[in-house]
Amino acid sequence: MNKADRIADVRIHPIAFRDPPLLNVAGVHEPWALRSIIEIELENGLVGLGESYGDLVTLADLERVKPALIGLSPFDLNALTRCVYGAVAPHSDPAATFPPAGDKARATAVGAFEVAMLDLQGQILGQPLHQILGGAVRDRVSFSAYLFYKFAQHRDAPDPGDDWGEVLTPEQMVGEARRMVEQYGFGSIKLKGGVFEPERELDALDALRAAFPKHPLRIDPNGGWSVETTRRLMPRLDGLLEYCEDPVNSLAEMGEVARFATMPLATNMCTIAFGHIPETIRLNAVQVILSDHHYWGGLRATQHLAWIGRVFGIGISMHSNSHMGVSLAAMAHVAATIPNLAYACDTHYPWQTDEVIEGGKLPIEGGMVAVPQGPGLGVRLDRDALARLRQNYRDCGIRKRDDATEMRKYDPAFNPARPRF
Ligand SMILES: O=C([O-])[C@@H](O)[C@@H](O)[C@H](O)[C@@H](O)C(=O)[O-]
Ligand SMILES: [Mg+2]
Repeated sequence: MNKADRIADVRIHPIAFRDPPLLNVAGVHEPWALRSIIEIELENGLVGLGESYGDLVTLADLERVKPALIGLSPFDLNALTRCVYGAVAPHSDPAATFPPAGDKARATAVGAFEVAMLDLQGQILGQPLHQILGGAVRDRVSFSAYLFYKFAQHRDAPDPGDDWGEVLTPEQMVGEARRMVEQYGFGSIKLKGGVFEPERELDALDALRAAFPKHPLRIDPNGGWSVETTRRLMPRLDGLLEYCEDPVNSLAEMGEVARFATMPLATNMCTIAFGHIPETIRLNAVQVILSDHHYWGGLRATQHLAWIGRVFGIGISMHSNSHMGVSLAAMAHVAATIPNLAYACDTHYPWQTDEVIEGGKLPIEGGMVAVPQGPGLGVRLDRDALARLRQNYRDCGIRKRDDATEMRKYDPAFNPARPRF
């Protein structure tokens, strides 16, 4: 590999983009969601892209790794791992058994830079990223309609509001779902729960079932229910859900629920690192893991997770936070390569009105994203949009997501402690 193909510069851009007042167990989304856009530039001018979290801790970790990346080949992903292990939680051994406590900071940093390096590999070889990952088993990836309860507008003026309006009742939720399904063609539905008394949320699920008799349904209270509440709800949930996502808040409790649940249990909260897998298996606590390359350690780690799923008979789905098109492209590429991805992936994308990639938002049609076919990720940065979203970050004052504090603007007594119900 000649010098021209070595890493010459790494840029980490914190950005902020508008986010609607979506409700969850922790409170309500603030008016701005944070992310970071990562650029890795080679001596020859090629630029690879990544996207990660935008909180101060992640930004500091990524900045710490950055100097060590200069001079690396974008093909040397083991060197990337060494650099991350050297800079984030130093003294840890990249060959050691994954810690049972998890290793989110390191995995997040690897994931952020790995995508950009894989993007560069694809560009150098003139191949789409999914080919670099071993080839696609599908050319379109299914996503689910991700439904949220929501306020009509943010509490703080000036807020223009959004065009989804208030969604607090079963009827309003069916309206939100209809719009999602009509606009994007989604073939399955996920309801973000943990907001209201569970029976009220189950009324919404019943209304969704009546309106969409064939759509697989999920509910995700983000650990907002106790084991006993989940037991009480089980007869109503029976036959209604393709999976129940994080009804309770710990692996041990998921293990308890799994003993009486009549549907698979899924998680993006309890099993979130390779080091959590032995205990997950021991407790038989989870039947579906929601992968997420942002915190599992990148696209190859996501493939490894799916492989482990095949070993233990655990299903694989995909988790999402508020994100931009760089993440969606990466999710689509890796999802295209996973044979046992049997569920539609989550995405917050329909809730985002801003975009940072050229050409605006990637289309979702028939509930699916077509896997980009250009070299690498197949998406490029819109520099004007990037400048605008960077300016949003400077101006918005948010440095760490805090849904609970935002909620206290509406309900001063709000307490996000779990279980809430
Ligand atoms: O954006 C939200 O409110 C979600 O609740 C998000 O924070 C979760 O990480 C996620 O979507 C989930 O599936 O748990
Ligand atoms: Mg979840």
